[in-house]
Amino acid sequence: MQIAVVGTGYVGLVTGVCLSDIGHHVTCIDIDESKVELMRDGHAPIYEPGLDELMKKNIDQGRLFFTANHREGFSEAEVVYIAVGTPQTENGEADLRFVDQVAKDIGNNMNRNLVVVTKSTVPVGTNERVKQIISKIVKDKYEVEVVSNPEFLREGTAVYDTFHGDRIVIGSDSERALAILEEINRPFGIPIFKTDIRSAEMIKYASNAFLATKISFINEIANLCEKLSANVEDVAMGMGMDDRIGSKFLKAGIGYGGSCFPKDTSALVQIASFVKHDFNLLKSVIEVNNDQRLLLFEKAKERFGDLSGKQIAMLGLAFKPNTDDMREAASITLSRELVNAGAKVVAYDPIAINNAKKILPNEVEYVDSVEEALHGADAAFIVTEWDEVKNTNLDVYIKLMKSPIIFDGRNCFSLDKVEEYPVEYHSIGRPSKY
Ligand SMILES: NC(=O)c1ccc[n+]([C@@H]2O[C@H](COP(=O)([O-])OP(=O)(O)OC[C@H]3O[C@@H](n4cnc5c(N)ncnc54)[C@H](O)[C@@H]3O)[C@@H](O)[C@H]2O)c1
Ligand SMILES: O=c1ccn([C@@H]2O[C@H](COP(=O)(O)OP(=O)(O)O[C@H]3O[C@H](CO)[C@@H](O)[C@H](O)[C@H]3O)[C@@H](O)[C@H]2O)c(=O)[nH]1
Repeated sequence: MQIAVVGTGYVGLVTGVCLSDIGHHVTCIDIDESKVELMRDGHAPIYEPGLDELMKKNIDQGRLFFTANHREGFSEAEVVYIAVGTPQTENGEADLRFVDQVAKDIGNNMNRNLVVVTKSTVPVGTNERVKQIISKIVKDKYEVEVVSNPEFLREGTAVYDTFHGDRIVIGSDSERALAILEEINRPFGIPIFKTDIRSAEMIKYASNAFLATKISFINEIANLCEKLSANVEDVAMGMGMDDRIGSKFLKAGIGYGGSCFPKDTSALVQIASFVKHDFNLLKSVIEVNNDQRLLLFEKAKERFGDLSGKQIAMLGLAFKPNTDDMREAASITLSRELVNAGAKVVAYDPIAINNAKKILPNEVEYVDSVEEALHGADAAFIVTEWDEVKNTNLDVYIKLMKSPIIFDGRNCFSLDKVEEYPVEYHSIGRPSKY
């Protein structure tokens, strides 16, 4: 199949590369010419394990192309995927300006009948809006069929997830378009769930909102565990053994971040409000998460009283390991609070420092290793559970820090291990050790 993918971020690029890998002829289009240049040379502009190798392979085999020119990108396409961003507006809605622009780009540059597939996460009704925008431009000249095909990949495992997803959701009112999408995706060997457009659009928001709810729920349980001297890890384990609950997404921590859960939960609250539905449950999920992100700071403030002049080692900056994505990372809130309180933040992340520099306060100092960050620190904040953070022995903290006081936002160390070392250790939902 001849496919064009518009937008080459985490979703568009991974989708385009993987579709080419299963044999399709794919042209990826992005308005950012510097990204297009990089990609033509076989380099992904984002960090995503396994992506560069797969890109090079499919470029070399003549199935994968890149352009900044929509007309050129659509010239052979039978199917066009929309994979541009849908960020959050000031009032929490999904900002559809990039999707609208792509619909116009399609209408103005298409040269045949098209199936248009929306991969971007969009509010219910958006696929219909995309069809209207395109049809208004092309009138009766070409036929456009739309399919909602929400994406469920996770950053850091995006390539793996594309080949091993639990399901592929496709929603359309056109049987023909659904059959084409089934045909395109068959080589992935993943179960395909077909539904109507609006339900497909809702499945994406409902899935993210449910996962976010699981996280906020376990974080509330963790906060209770601390007050009641229970251990949230054992609680989550015991809960998760019930198949109806499931063990996944019950890891207590410093809240969910990233480019999706925060914006999609907030967008769903707005979507509900437009039909006069007060989504109280989800509002609480968001509120719990906002508080949770501050937890390490609150714990440190309680421990030290005054944080002014304290040197804090911040270990990990990305919103989760194996990504360079800083969108809605807990490190943003934490470093702002620490800097405002007069603390000195010395930060380390294996991949995300370049992106972090654009977002974190100017006062934050960046170093090249866990060890350098720990050197002379009054306390360490474990913010992202990178392997190299988890694998740094507690001896190293004792040797390098001014005082080995650890605030672990990701429960990287077992309490048994911590008992073996003369460190002060505060984690999430587990008893502190002094
Ligand atoms: N990031 C994820 O893990 C993830 C997972 C599932 C779904 N989603 C959803 O997928 C969508 C894309 O997310 P992302 O993180 O990949 O976005 P992103 O911001 O990383 O990338 C978007 C890309 O689109 C390009 N672009 C914008 N307007 C364009 C236009 N008119 N023509 C061509 N290119 C254009 C931008 O230059 C950018 O490279 C969002 O709706 C998001 O909610 C994201
Ligand atoms: O038990 C858990 C699981 C996750 N998190 C946090 O939740 C956030 C999101 O993690 P994850 O879901 O692994 O990453 P994303 O790449 O944001 O992926 C989510 O968001 C994507 C965009 O919509 C969806 O496609 C994916 O299915 C969905 O998992 C991160 O801050 C994690 O630290 C926890 O705190 N506890």
